[in-house]
Amino acid sequence: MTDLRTEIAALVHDVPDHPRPGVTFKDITPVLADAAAFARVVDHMVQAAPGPVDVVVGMEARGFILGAPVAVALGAGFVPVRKEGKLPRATLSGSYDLEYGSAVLEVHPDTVPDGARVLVVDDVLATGGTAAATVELLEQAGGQVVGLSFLMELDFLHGRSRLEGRDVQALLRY
Ligand SMILES: O=P(O)(O)OC[C@H]1O[C@H](OP(=O)(O)OP(=O)(O)O)[C@H](O)[C@@H]1O
Ligand SMILES: Nc1ncnc2[nH]cnc12
Repeated sequence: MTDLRTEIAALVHDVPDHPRPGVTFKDITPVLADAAAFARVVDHMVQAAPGPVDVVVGMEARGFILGAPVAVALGAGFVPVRKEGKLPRATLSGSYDLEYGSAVLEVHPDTVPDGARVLVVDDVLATGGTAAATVELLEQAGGQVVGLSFLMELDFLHGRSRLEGRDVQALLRY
């Protein structure tokens, strides 16, 4: 595990003042571009899953990249939570704030079976705005959120405090 953390952390690039002055952006594209590193991150999330999972939810856009392979490996379905206006049929929607802005997230509620055990997957837990809004949407849609799994957590933004009582896992913490 320590080896995995060291290997992945070495591939995450810090980009100062992106997308706004004062924000240090954690760029995961070098992790994704490295076949072995990408596979190990997905495998780690699969191994860390909290029991059986019916549906993996990923948030647009980076949550799709990690969530879809985790879903396939777990034998679960994949449900995209998308930014406003992208989903073509009836949606549930919720607005939220994040480290560098605010936005609206949407889901097709009929893609979440009643009582489904849902694992939420994303690359970064920062302020927790995206994750908290996603949990709310999924529960409104009838799902049971059994855990949230992130590639990294930015501790200084206290996102975990917005997910009190949840099973929250992060491979890397800053
Ligand atoms: O904890 P928070 O403060 O909500 O921030 C975390 C979110 O921010 C990023 O997404 P972003 O909205 O930048 O979208 P992207 O994946 O399309 O780049 C990241 O992928 C998380 O979803
Ligand atoms: N600092 C950051 N780097 C990458 N993704 C983010 N999402 C929210 N804050 C972020």
